[in-house]
Amino acid sequence: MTAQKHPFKAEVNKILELMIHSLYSHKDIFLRELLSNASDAIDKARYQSLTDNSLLEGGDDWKIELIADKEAGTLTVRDNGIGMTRDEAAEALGTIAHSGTREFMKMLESREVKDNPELIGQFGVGFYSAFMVADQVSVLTRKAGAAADQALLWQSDADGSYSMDVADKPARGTDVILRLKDDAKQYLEEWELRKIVKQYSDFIEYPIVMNVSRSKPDPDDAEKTISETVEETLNSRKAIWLKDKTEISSEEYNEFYKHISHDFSDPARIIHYRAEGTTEFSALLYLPSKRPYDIFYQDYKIGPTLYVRRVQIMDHCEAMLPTWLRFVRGVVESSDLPLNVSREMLQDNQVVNRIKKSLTKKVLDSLADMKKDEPEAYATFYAEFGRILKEGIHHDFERRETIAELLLFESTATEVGQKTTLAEYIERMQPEQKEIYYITASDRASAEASPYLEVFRAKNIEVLIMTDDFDDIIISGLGAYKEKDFQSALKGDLDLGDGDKDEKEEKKKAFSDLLGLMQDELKDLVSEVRLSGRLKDSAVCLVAGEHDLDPKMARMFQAMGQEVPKGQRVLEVNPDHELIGRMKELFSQTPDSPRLKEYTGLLYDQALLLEGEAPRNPAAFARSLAKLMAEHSGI
Ligand SMILES: Nc1ncnc2c1ncn2[C@@H]1O[C@H](COP(=O)(O)OP(=O)(O)OP(=O)(O)O)[C@@H](O)[C@H]1O
Repeated sequence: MTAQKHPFKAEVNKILELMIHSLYSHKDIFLRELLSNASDAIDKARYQSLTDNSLLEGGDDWKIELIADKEAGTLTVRDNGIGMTRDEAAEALGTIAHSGTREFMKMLESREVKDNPELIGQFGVGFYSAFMVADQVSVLTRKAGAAADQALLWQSDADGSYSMDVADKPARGTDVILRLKDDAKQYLEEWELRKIVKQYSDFIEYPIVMNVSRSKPDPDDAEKTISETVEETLNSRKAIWLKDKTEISSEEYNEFYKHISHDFSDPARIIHYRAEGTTEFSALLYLPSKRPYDIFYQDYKIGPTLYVRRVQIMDHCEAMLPTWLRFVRGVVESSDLPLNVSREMLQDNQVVNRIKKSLTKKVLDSLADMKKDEPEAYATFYAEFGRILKEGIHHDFERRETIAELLLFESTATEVGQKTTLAEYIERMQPEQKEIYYITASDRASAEASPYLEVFRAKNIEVLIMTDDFDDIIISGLGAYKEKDFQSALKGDLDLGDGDKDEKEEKKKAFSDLLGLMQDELKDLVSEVRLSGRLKDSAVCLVAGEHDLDPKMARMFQAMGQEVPKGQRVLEVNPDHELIGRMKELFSQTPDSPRLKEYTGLLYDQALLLEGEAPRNPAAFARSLAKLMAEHSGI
């Protein structure tokens, strides 16, 4: 049978091009990627052979071989792992195996990637990095359990296509054969390979071996030496998470992080500990410094890699971390779990629950330390992951106070871009202030321009500015912090605990008839028209009921096509505004003046505008406004 040609998917061609041209200065990483794939393949074979011994075909001498053939100019990375079937190879080596392909393509076009090509690392493009150093890549692979003449030869010259053909391969596993480019011949040298393995792949669990020539004294002639070829293991193979902290340099920690996360940046924080007692395990966790592009995707993989007695059981054990800590990467090794543990078994497992509890606590402690000791680094971390961490308040009732301690917000008292904690806010509260005030908005500028903040500004009361889409749900769920209730500046009847009660009552009486008329006019649109305690410069605003959906959330649900109950809001009227005063006067002289109704409608539309919504009928609104302007222009 002749080899069949297949075109690469468009995104593969793009990535190849980018790889070859922009990641050039990082080309050593090709070896790390191939060794990491080889190690993953052995992990899989080893794990599957626990339940199906026949896969071993009599051999469990797990190893990865580097074969440098100077004459042929090729470097081969050989593993005796799980291998690939034809379909698997076509899928794995012909596409970008990622659900976020569209996102990925967008990112490829973006400036950020052009300036930082390392970013493409997080898309799992590992294998294609081989083309940085090779003008032809061949993959000879046989799936564990398949017959020796049912192997597959996959081959590509990076010319937009690859070929596949049936081949023979005596042993299970995969050979990745690189025909090195002229400027990559250094990868045939023992010292170069040794150096890269040491730097990037030292902790790989399986021996990475290479044949090296060594000279030794000639037994027949003491004056002479003879050369012999010996197989040497290049990596120390020590599982870094099992080592003592004092034996690990920060470079080693960081390299290992990059190995498991495919992130090119150093982590923001490292958590490494061994738990002893009822449940024994070792954990090495990392808090990344940059948010992966796909962290908000449904299929984002959560949880540390799980090892049981040095065998990798699964690369993401989601039962070990809550979803709101899904940014945490790392490894957990336990000897209290059985080797044949399945995902289902992990769901309600006591040992797993104890580990999860411990990991969660450690991460929260570490974040608290970071916030205290390195506030700037914490703020940077928070900008990337705060939104995710905050979900914990909603999901974890027990820990919500602890998580609340970690929240950061901008406020009307902070400089633009600077954030404050809830504890700091409380310290700055006015002596008579009882509640923590907050406003939700799409960004700080629109929060600051909001009429809802007028009275707070006038009274010098600080308001937290919340700009994440679900902040109102989170804060309503939290309810209070250090016994201080949260109060939205946008909702409910605001009582800032000041003003003369009698004076308020009097005003209420004085305006009650006008309010009655307005209420009548707007009866299908609002639940009430009342005097406002929050306005200073604006005439009116709309306010949600204490328990109603916050307007920002309501808009979000509407945008998602969901029904949002209407007519629940209250129109608040500023009795000190000149226009409202005039309307009151007009009412006392001509209570049935059509102007009053017309103005009420216009005021309602204005209130919608202030909230960021369109007036009910923009054309009619513009016409009325123009008419009024003409009447009062005095020209
Ligand atoms: N030596 C190998 N043995 C068996 N399968 C392999 C081997 N090398 C690659 N593969 C298959 O090819 C796929 C693609 O590999 P690639 O390095 O491009 O990405 P990945 O390893 O899936 O992602 P990441 O690099 O993010 O871990 C792998 O998921 C695996 O299924």
